[in-house]
Amino acid sequence: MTSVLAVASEVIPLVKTGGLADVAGALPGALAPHGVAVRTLLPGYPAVMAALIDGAVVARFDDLFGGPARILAATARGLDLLVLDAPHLYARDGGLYAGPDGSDWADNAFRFAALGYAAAEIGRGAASLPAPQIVHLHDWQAGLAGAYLAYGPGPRPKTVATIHNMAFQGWFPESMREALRLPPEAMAIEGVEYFGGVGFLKAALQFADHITTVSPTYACEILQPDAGLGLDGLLRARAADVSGILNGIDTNVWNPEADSALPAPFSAANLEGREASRRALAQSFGLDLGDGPLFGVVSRLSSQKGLDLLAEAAPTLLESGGSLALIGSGEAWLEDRFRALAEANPGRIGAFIGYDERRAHLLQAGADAVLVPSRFEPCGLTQLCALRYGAVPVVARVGGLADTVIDANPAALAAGVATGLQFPSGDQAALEAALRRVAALHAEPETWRRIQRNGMRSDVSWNASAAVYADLYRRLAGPV
Ligand SMILES: Nc1ncnc2c1ncn2[C@@H]1O[C@H](COP(=O)(O)OP(=O)(O)O[C@H]2O[C@H](CO)[C@@H](O)[C@H](O)[C@H]2O)[C@@H](O)[C@H]1O
Repeated sequence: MTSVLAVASEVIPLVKTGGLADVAGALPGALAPHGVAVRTLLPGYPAVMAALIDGAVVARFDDLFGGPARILAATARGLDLLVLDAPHLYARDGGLYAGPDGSDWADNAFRFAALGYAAAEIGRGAASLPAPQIVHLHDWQAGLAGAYLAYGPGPRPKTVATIHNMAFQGWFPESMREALRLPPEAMAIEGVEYFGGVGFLKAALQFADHITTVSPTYACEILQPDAGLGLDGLLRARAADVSGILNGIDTNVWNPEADSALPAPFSAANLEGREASRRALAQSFGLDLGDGPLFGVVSRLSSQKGLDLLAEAAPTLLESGGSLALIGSGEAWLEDRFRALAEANPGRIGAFIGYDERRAHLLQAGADAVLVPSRFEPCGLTQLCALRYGAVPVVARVGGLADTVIDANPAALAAGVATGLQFPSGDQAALEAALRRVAALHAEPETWRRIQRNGMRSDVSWNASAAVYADLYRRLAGPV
């Protein structure tokens, strides 16, 4: 068995704001059959503390950035957890990263430095647990662990850093360096220094033995300034240690043959059952079903996701006979935009502002096509759910979207391998052309069904990628 400590700031089914939680929650189970035992360290937010079944104290800190703390080894919802119980940092109402007013918690640097500090202590064997062979850091929130391991006493486990989204980097002013328990020499280009301050993601990428991101195409994109967002230089220097490993989805949770959120089961071999979901979806969004395609969107509403382009392209969607059901929440101006579109187009556009897991399942099962017009997308999970549920993904050709959907171009159609549609990202005219292509393909039932079936038969599970992570861990851990 290879032993891994995963460090993440959100993990399903306990706490989630986005795709990071899906991945951190699903990977341990997917890795187990590959001989990898994962324990996951996460902050003791109120929702996490409330879910703990048992809890043995494996480490105590008299003062962890402003108050006492302990690490509890526990199980919850089938996960093997290490929970950082630090009430002064986590026991509060509000979001994981922001307070009730929507602005970031003022002490986020300490909240996540503490997570990294605890990870480093466990990593070097200072807790009453066997030290893991590998410490796997997810995103900036875990990043400072790399620095604490590098500057602290040995022994040092091997480390992997995974980038789920380069847009969130965790930057804090240099004046915090000492309070963050980083030595003066850390403020150097080969340390944690980043644009004159302390960079948490920078620290992860600087010190990790290996860097992964969540698709091969995004792994290339982040070597360039547009997607690298300031860290591309470091990544280019470390390019030999950077790889892309695609995310998967939990195919037991996402299984159209046994999903209690759907009115009837269906499969690639029996697509007829899908019609009941299509009708139920239209009904719940107040949409009139015509002959045109029923488009769906399930997304955080942020500029990353390119949904402002979709709002602009709404007239084209409607002119080509389509209708739209959207589930999303996020930036207020985008929420308002889709609310207004729904009000102006009753029966044709419906918007549910918020998030509801069962509703998302019904949308994937009932939509003809699911739109993902992202400006950048490290991997993307919604298009994988769409493939599995026979909703044809219509995606921007970036990051993991480019790696997981086969565009219905003439060559792919002739070879019978198309699974969706792609279009150039960040371009409203290209999105509009894609909407028209969808309408044309949807009008050819046989071609459309072929695309749906191909998608449903593509492997979107964790199987292949879990094997790649397991090989990476074993290579880093070396012979036992
Ligand atoms: N309004 C809402 N509220 C709460 N949840 C919502 C929501 N709308 C959608 N979701 C859910 O959040 C997840 C979204 O995952 P994605 O991978 O598509 O994007 P995200 O940008 O969050 O993740 C980042 O990390 C993941 C994981 O590596 C990468 O796939 C991705 O490209 C990267 O941007 C899905 O489980 C989806 O159902």
